[in-house]
Amino acid sequence: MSLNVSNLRVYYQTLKGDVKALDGVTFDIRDGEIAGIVGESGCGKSTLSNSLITLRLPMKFVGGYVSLDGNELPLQDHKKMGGFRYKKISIIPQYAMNALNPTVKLRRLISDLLNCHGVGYDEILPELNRRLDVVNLDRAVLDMYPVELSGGMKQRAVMVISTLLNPSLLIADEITSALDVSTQRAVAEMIVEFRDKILVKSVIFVTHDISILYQIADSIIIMYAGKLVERAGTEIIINKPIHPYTEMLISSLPEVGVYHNDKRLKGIPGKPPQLLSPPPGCRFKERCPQAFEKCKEEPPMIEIEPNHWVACWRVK
Ligand SMILES: Nc1ncnc2c1ncn2[C@@H]1O[C@H](COP(=O)(O)OP(=O)(O)OP(=O)(O)O)[C@@H](O)[C@H]1O
Repeated sequence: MSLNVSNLRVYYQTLKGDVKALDGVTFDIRDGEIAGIVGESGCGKSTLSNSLITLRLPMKFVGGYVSLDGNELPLQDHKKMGGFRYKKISIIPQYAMNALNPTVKLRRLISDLLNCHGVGYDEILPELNRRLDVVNLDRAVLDMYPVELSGGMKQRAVMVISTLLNPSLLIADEITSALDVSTQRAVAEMIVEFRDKILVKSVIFVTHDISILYQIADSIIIMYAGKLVERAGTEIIINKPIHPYTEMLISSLPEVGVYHNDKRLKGIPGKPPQLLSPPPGCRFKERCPQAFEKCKEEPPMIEIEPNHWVACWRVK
């Protein structure tokens, strides 16, 4: 098992109180698995990604246990996490394209980064060149400033840089949302290629876009208001979802070849609860057409068939 996350709780400290952005999240990711994480804006996807890399104020570790390749991750200790960051867990952040210092050529930028981790640039250069080839970037980009690259080129450059030391876990946080459709597809396919070539062992792919996950993910985790509501293999989530929220999320996707006149897209009425003071019980109950009395209590996450987990009282 590559990653094991158990009952992870991470809140944001604010003047109004704690925002319960991750409130008891449990899941595993196997070696070689690409796991997609989906959910509406504000459900805690970025909080989850960031807490596995850099958990700093106003974030607060409230509880839980996380291990990678059998070693506990000291999430609360920024300094100790330095031993894992980049080498063992690497992130392509949401705004990766703006993350590159525009005034420094890529070669210098990469060499400085490697130096920080005690790795010589010359030693890694042959591999760096090979990986630029994998993502179809001309080696000449090393002598260019980030401003000289297009959005898609920058994204691919960040992908190469973040995975140079073969991290065990790569977190890709909304990396395709700012790209046009064909570049999105190319970037997503490169993630699969990196996994297939074992340049990274496993991947967490955070997105709003389930259709991309259908192409690349082995499994999908559905988040709602700081909690997981369902997780299973991609086919199951897309074709046989069980949780009412997952069902509504999937049925709100447009189908290829269906005209809007024939079938109106439904969407999910209502809004998720405020995470400053989330309601007790199931957090989806106010919007759930199937809610009943029992939903005032918090539903446990149960495994209804191998590797298919659902948190809903309707599930027997
Ligand atoms: N710095 C912060 N201070 C207080 N609350 C925050 C902070 N950052 C995020 N939050 C809150 O934590 C919750 C989870 O936010 P998060 O960014 O993880 O959601 P997300 O699912 O990644 O959203 P998006 O898809 O819009 O990026 C939200 O309610 C958000 O308002």
